[in-house]
Amino acid sequence: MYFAVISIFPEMFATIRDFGITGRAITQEQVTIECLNPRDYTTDNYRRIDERPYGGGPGMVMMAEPLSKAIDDARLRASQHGCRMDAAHCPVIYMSPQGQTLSENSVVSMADYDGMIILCGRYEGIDERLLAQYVDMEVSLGDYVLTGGELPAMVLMDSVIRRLPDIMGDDKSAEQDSFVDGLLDCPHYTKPHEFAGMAVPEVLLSGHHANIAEWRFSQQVERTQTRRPDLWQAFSPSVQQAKWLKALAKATKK
Ligand SMILES: CC(C)(C)c1cccc(C(=O)NCC2(NC(=O)c3cccc4nocc34)CCCC2)c1
Repeated sequence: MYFAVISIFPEMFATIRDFGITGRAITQEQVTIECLNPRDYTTDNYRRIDERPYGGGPGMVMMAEPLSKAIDDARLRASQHGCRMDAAHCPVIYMSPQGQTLSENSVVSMADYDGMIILCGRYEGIDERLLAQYVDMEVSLGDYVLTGGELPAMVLMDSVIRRLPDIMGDDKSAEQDSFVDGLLDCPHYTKPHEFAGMAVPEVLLSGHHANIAEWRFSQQVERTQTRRPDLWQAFSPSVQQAKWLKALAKATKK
């Protein structure tokens, strides 16, 4: 999958390029991440990419021209990487507080793209005419004020990359992810057997895989019901999970 990120701070993207599963996806050439700096597409001596806002007010606004040239170049590069250049296969995505909030469901569908061109805002934002001319979709990480769109862009890329086929390798944790079925995760334990006077729940040491799976599911249910009733409302159990839920309901009735 091909990612072009347009940002005035391209060095920030070393965070996903040089580490972990995302870094490995790049060395294994399953993913390409190219960072384009709008400053490289300016024509004036000051390499200006921002200006005072029309209508006055505080701060600066990112100018349309350098961004439009960077996006045109990104499109060319995406097509050279085999991307079909239309909104359904390689959208221009603006990370924006005005966007649709990112969810695992939207991440799953975005993993099917050939690629994506991701625009990161700074200052007060981007000239609206650039957005109108180029942006296919606006995506938001959530409702908090940030200094830029780069961290949201990295979260988007991280969440999409881990869902690409054969990225997670044989540990297949993508399938086992509780969140794939919309529940919070169960507690996890590893060595040593005792820590701070606390041992490990006996069932996890039993080697009884059916009991362990049921215990983990019961923990997911309990945590989701108490911490995220909204997720619990939306949860639809698999056949196996429905059986466990029945057994849990019976056990609590006693
Ligand atoms: C959400 C709410 C609190 C109501 C609000 C209202 C108005 C402005 C801002 C705000 O943060 N503006 C600053 C910028 N923010 C983001 O880029 C950004 C912020 C949050 C999630 C994101 N997901 O992607 C990009 C995101 C925009 C230009 C430079 C940074 C936030």
